[in-house]
Amino acid sequence: MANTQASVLVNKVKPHKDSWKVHVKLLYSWTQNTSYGGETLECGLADQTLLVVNVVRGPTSYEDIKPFNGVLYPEYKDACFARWLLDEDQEYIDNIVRRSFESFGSDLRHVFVLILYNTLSVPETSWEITLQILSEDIEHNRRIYFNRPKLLLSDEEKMKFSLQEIEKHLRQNGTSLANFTFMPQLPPADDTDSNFLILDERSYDRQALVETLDRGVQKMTDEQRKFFDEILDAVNEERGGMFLVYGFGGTGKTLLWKLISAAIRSKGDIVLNVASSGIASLLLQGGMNAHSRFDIPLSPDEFSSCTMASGSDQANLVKEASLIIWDETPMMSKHCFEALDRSMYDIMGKHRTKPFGGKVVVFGGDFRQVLPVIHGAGRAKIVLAALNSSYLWEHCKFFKLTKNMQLLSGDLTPEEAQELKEFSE
Ligand SMILES: Nc1ncnc2c1ncn2[C@@H]1O[C@H](COP(=O)(O)OP(=O)(O)OP(=O)(O)O)[C@@H](O)[C@H]1O
Repeated sequence: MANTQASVLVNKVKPHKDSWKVHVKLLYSWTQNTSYGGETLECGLADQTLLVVNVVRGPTSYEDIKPFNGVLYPEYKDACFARWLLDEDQEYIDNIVRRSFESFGSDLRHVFVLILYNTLSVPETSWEITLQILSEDIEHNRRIYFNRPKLLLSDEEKMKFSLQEIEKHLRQNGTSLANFTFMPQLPPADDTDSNFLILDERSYDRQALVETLDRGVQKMTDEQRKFFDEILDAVNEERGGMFLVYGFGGTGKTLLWKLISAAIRSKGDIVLNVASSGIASLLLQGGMNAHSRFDIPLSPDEFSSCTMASGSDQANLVKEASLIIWDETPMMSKHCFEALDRSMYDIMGKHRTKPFGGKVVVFGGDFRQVLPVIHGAGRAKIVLAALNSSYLWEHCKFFKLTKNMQLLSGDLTPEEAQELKEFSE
């Protein structure tokens, strides 16, 4: 019976040749510490089967190796470490940790590559344990390389760039990570890695954003919360869509932009905050004038497109963005939105049936404030130039904010509140 169970284990671990290293180590340790009829054992398949059974009694899968001394280890490799069956790897890990006090990350990665060749029993575990040390200088190096002193990298990005460095060392020695199949592999080459615009948009302090979000979500009104959830759902489900958040001054549109942006940016994704005027864009974190951000022509007509070229850094940034928030939209000519819509078809290369190439775009503003300014135009011409006269309008979903949060803040005297109420309504 025991032999049958053991052969199940051997069959399960056999598919990858490196798996044998673990099991050979199990054998080695067992034969060192325990006599087996006083004989030195050869590691033939039958013996391995027998010996694995003796180190961990009656195993039928990796799961059976995980419990040890009353602790259930998450990975069989952790259990092997706990049993001191992989103590050699621990020595190498300790060595890297010791060196980290006096060596740069680049030197440590070089050491890691040297021991990766033949010495490590379970390279991926040693990699996981030492990753933080091996990638310690990655952010600093990229800040210097890109001349971006405030660049922040996520843990995944640090890992990706560390793997790239490891790959460089390996290639210099005529091999590649692809030959170490148990190690994490390099993600496919990505031209966003060197796009400054994307790097900048991903460099927000995510912890600070999470705190902002936690505080803000608690104080949102029901209607703000409803719009917040709907817009984030559209982003998370990649449904695309065009929304208009409409509300007079003080109803909390800017707060809504801030919290939606925080929710998306705190996950390392990109939100492009733009406004129709440079002044209005100053209220938005990372805000820019829409003309500059999308290269919209200064006097667009019904045939215009944005001048950003498909494949450029700017176009790749727009493609990579999860959401576009465009504030103070009523004051802009509909041709500006239509120009972006046409360009997005080219940039996204899909969703010809959806506006903006399937990207989620949220507009905000108050149509009772300034409408497009057209020299010498009458009322009809101005109304015809506004967003609600565009072919895009039929795709638009409306959200109306009704509560003037500024009035409810309690910071105003009754006279100030009355004056503000009359002005905003
Ligand atoms: N849910 C809320 N709880 C408490 N204060 C809020 C809330 N929503 C908004 N506020 C506050 O109300 C004030 C006005 O909000 P905000 O600037 O976001 O409005 P707005 O619609 O963007 O106005 P405007 O169109 O004039 O720019 C701000 O001080 C904001 O912090």
